[in-house]
Amino acid sequence: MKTGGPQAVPDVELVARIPGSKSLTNRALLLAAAAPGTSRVRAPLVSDDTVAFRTALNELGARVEAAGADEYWQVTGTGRGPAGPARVWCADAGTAARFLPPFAATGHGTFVFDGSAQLRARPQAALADALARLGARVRAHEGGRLPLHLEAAGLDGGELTLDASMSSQYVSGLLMAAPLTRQGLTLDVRSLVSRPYLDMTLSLMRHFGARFEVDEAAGRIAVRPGGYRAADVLVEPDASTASYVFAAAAVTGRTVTVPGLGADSPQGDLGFVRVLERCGARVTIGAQATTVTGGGGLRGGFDADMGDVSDTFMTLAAIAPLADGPVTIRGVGHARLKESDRIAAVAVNLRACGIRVEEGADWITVHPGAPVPARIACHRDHRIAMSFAVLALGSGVRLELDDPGCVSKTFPGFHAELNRLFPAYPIPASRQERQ
Ligand SMILES: O=C(O)C1=C[C@@H](OP(=O)(O)O)[C@@H](O)[C@H](O)C1
Ligand SMILES: C=C(OP(=O)(O)O)C(=O)O
Repeated sequence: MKTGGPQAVPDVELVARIPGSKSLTNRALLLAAAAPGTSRVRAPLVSDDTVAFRTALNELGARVEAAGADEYWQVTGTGRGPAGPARVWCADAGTAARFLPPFAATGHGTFVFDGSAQLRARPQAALADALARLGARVRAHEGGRLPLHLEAAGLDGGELTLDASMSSQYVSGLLMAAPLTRQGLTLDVRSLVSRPYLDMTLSLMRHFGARFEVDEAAGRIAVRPGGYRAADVLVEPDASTASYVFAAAAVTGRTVTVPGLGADSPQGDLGFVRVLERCGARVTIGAQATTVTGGGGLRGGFDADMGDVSDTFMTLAAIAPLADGPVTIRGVGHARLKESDRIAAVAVNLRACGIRVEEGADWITVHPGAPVPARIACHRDHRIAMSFAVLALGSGVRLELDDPGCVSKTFPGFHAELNRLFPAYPIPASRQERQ
């Protein structure tokens, strides 16, 4: 892609159309499937990850039907764990691989969970062990990896200590299954990463009628048995996805507003805008919308711990060469275990652009520099593609994504929307982008 680079333009506010949150959509779908009766998930994200999740729930006995042009998805839940046998395809979705097996374990029968080669490579030993300790018969590859075979006869529940240093999704999956256990489940959570996602889980569980107590100091969550009740959920725009248009505002000196993402958002990744503030952008988080205004260049020369907002660290790292000093991002070791080894993927691609980068187990430092044209290896990672698209826009340099279509994991229309907001960004020639 070749872009026109930053231009002197009047500061007309750009209003971005950001699709719904993946994390809210897939949690709401699961809880609705576990509740008896009819729930509605309004304004759901329609992308590879949520369509895979919806299809998987249909396999597991819930009925999920789209209404209109996906204005809402209607879910008819069963009020209990699923009945096997069932084979469940999780595609590339970590949320499916980590949320659905605990739910299935509260049901009866045999279940096989599998996914793409990319998902098969992702670890989930702590989750597989937890299910086995709770009494399910589990057979998985080393590290709890897919394919995972489960023989379920309901779960009694009880007490469990869980290592959440690799992913918070194990905790979320077990918590969402907990009200369906016979005695309830108390989790002692150790070394938790991505904390805001746990809060999102608890807030949605409460919305669907679950009862639990949280002992913050002890890291203990006690969930009572009793199941869920049906509820409606309005899904707000995805804050991780919004990071790309906010970063685009910062590098072009424009103003971008995302309606529907406000101060009450349960999405931790909205915190990314606070990092942009450190780069010199002006940020307003209102009740109903968030606005970022760039201008005066990007400031660097700081360290940021992005452990809680790790899906957005690549957004910052990719634009960091345009800053006036080095930027160090810390606390993101778990980002090596996602769709790609994201620290390595960012480092290799920035070096291909001629940028100096240092990295360690859980950190990366990016030095200022003028990027040169390069081919970006996306590793089928939607966030690598979207992050480097913003660098291309901000630098005006030709960066060719090797797989522009991989954005469909969470935002099938990404390139078109970035082009609509910033016509200097050319839509990559691709047979792969699915609108
Ligand atoms: O629970 C969730 O919806 C998610 C949790 C995070 O994963 P980890 O807990 O593995 O960091 C995040 O990266 C992912 O995109 C979505
Ligand atoms: C890590 C991600 O996805 P997941 O773990 O849900 O597959 C992501 O969307 O950045």
